[in-house]
Amino acid sequence: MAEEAAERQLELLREEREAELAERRAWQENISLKELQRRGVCLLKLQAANQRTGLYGRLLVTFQPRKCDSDTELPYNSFGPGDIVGLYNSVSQGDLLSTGTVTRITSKAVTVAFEESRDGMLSVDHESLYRLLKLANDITYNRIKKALNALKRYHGGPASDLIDVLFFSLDPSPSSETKPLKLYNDSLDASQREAVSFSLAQKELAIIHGPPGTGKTTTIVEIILQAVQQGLKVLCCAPSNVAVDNLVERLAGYKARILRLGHPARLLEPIQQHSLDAVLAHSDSAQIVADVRKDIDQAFAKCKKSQDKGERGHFLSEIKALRKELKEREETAMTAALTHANVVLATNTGASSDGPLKLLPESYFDLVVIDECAQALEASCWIPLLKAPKCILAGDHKQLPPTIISHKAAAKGLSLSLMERVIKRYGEKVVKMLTVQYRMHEAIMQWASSEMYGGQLTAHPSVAQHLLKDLPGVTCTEETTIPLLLIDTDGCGLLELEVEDEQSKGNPGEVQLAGLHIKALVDAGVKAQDIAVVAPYNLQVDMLREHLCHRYPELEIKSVDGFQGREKEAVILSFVRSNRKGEVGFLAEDRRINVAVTRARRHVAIICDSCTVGSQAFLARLLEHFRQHGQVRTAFEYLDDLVPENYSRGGERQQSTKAPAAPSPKPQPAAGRKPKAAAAAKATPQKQEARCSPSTSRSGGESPGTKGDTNKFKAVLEAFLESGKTQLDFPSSLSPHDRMLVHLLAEEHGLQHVSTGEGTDRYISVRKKELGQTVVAPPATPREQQRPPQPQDSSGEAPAPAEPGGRSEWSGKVDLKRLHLERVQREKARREEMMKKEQESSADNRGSSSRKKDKSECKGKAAAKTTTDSASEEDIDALISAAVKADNTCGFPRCKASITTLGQFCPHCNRRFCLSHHIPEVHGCGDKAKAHARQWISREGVLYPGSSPKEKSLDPAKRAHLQRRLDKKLSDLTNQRKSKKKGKEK
Ligand SMILES: Nc1ncnc2c1ncn2[C@@H]1O[C@H](COP(=O)(O)OP(=O)(O)OP(=O)(O)O)[C@@H](O)[C@H]1O
Ligand SMILES: [Zn+2]
Ligand SMILES: [Zn+2]
Repeated sequence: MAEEAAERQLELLREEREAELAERRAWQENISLKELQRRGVCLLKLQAANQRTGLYGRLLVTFQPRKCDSDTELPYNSFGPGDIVGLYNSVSQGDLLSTGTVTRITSKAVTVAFEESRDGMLSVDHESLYRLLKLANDITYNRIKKALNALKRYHGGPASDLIDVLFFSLDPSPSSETKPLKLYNDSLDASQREAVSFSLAQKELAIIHGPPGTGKTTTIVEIILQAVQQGLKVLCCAPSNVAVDNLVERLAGYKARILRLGHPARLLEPIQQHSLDAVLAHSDSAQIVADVRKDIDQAFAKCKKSQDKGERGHFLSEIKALRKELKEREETAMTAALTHANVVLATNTGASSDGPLKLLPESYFDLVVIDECAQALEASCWIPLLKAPKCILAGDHKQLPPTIISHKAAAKGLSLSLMERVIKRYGEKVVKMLTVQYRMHEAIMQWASSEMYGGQLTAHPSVAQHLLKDLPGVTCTEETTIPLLLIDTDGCGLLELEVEDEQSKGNPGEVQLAGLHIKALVDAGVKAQDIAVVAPYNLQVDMLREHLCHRYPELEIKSVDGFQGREKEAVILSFVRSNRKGEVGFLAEDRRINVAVTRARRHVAIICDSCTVGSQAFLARLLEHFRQHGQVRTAFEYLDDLVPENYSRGGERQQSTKAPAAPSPKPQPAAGRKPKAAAAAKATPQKQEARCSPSTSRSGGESPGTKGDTNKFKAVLEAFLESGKTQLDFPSSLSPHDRMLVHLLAEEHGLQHVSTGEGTDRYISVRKKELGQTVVAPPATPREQQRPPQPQDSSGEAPAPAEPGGRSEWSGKVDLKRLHLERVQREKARREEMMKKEQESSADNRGSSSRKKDKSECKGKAAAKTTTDSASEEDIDALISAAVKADNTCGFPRCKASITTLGQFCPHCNRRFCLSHHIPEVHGCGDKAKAHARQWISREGVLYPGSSPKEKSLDPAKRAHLQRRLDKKLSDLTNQRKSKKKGKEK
């Protein structure tokens, strides 16, 4: 039995290994180093800051980002202790200099232990730049392989019966009688106590099923303490360093004699002091060992300096001898440390017999405990399992299984954990489930309990009703008083990005919404460090980081998979997927969703497109739970500048603007949001027609014959613009497609446009915007500059843009993706501009230029241009033409687009911009515009698309008139200067 199983595991493992290697090869061949760094598997431009000799005579080198780089922090990366990395010269594509193991990683430095290289010498100097690349981990693979081979041949060792039980050729023995226990932790609840006594009473096998927050670790710690109390030697493992450290930390609190093998991931003192390194450092032989190491370092240094080949040979053999001595002394000290401990802790692979454990006799341990067993490869569990007659497995197989690269191997069973496999066979007989959870508000727990845990969970009274508002310093707002919030983007056009070749997905609209919700929480006093943003896709995680990290450095942003095992007071989930096909990808894994939701203690906000996401039954039930027990908001309530749904392409969703999807018990909205919410509700009445069937054909939209309509509506709107009227209502008889056209045309003409009314009575109102928003000239010229480069839409889902030249202006095609991208860019642009301003003002302060700082700081650009030009030529004409040019180009930094015919004036900064940059958010006036809009909304109770609604204080017609006069004056001035110049030339 065991042989067959081991053989099969080996085969799957080989397949997995091949997939892993193939992936790495693909990375190295097709992906730039920069991209690798972005993916977190490569660190570029590192300097060696420090090197010394470590345990086993290995060379320890600490690398830091290049000193001259302003950023002294390492970029985001997935390096962790125990990872195998390759060292390369930074400049060349270069050969591998050496491979090593990461021993330590902080935000600023990474330390790598290099094994003795072939010639006994790896020279790392302090001037050169290096790069580290994560390599496929041979060591892990080899250790697992070794354990499986040992399992295949296992005969007569301590684990014989256990192996038979785990492969079902022997039934688990009946429990032994035990006397009542005296608990170390007497606050254990009934289910925990039961698990403890059950585990101790079992002969070969016990499983503790610990759903999220049920005190699994607490229970394991008690079991281990009891076992030690009974005189047993315990080997305690987990698949990850983090999980092992967690146990170390908890056990350390009880003064148990523990020893941690391998490299702790965390640098906390209570953990470090139990690491083998630290224990050895405090042992009697430490001084001698240190001396030997010093000798090695010295010999190394001499060897490096020496030119003479013979002399170098001499040093090398000296090093060799010293290393041998070091090894012997270390092994003696290690054996002493190991036998002194009652509990030895390591990762599964760290428990390998090629590590320190080889120093112990075969039957040394009485009990093996494996935590997070449901997340471990079964094969890796066999490394520790072969070392004892009894095991206790703990974990939750309703959370994510180990990550497997090869889909084939996963499908053939590699992702099935030992824990799950055994539970399937033995069931109740070997399992105890913990049922009281100490993390989540009842409303959060309820869904997970009924979907994943047979409805057996209860919330401990200390958490059952806890909310964000109960945290110190947090005020009562709408957001802090609800445990569940669903922010629904359905119909808002916030589609996922389609990145070719990328299986990862991103959704910029959801990034923005997350930012807004975080702001609401932080404004209410929730600490950023108590909030996590979690997304199922790495691309989205990257985008979230880019958008949010600088504003909230303490905010944690992680993938679902990366956040397993963790918790936060507030968790914001961005589900990303929003497409018409109803594709949910990664979200289709129930266990992933379970993990995502159950990380939260007091508040979960899900940001998603309920239409796409709800196409899957499991997810639909989750959303339903939120609707019933939480609050639902439409994304419209958040984004002032959201494209109205009527923009949706292909006429598929156009009239389906939609308000909160279900009548939910809505607490009084918070002051800041209320008007908008009300407005949204007004502008988007409740309407639940057949709005989202992903399979609906994409008809309509751009049928021929559109052009006539376009011109008709255009004429109507232009007449309206010329007129003194402030509002124009279109008849409700317009077809959906016509409505879309009107929306588009109105937008292009700088008009506000809102749909009002119910069902067949629905109609569009168009209003003139405030003065500043008036389009200076009807946009009649080609609008290339208005469109940033468009990502090619290979799927053909979005209507392709017409050829730039022959494009009829308002063909009814709106590129939603472009709008998303723009939204993301706005933030970036604003930052850039701020930086630029800062630079400029500091230049001013230094007095390096004679120019005076322009009063309307926004004119800085014109001023800059003027000065540079005047500095090079003294010609007054050049000065004038520069000024004219500056006047005629967009006020956005570095944008050279002309605004003489096409341009818009921003009332917030008094600058004029090209059509790409006129939106306040794009050029950095977003906040002002929002504040303005909010003020307006709170007065009027109406939401206008676009962030600057019309101003009522001045008659709009009058304003428009004023604006036109102002513009005319400006262009007159320009022309005067032009003709003056021309005159002079003649
Ligand atoms: N019997 C108990 N009484 C009070 N609090 C408890 C009890 N058991 C566990 N807790 C608390 O619940 C929280 C989670 O406990 P623990 O870390 O043991 O959970 P876990 O199940 O291992 O977590 P995870 O879900 O991440 O695996 C801790 O804050 C712990 O103090
Ligand atoms: Zn502005
Ligand atoms: Zn511009």
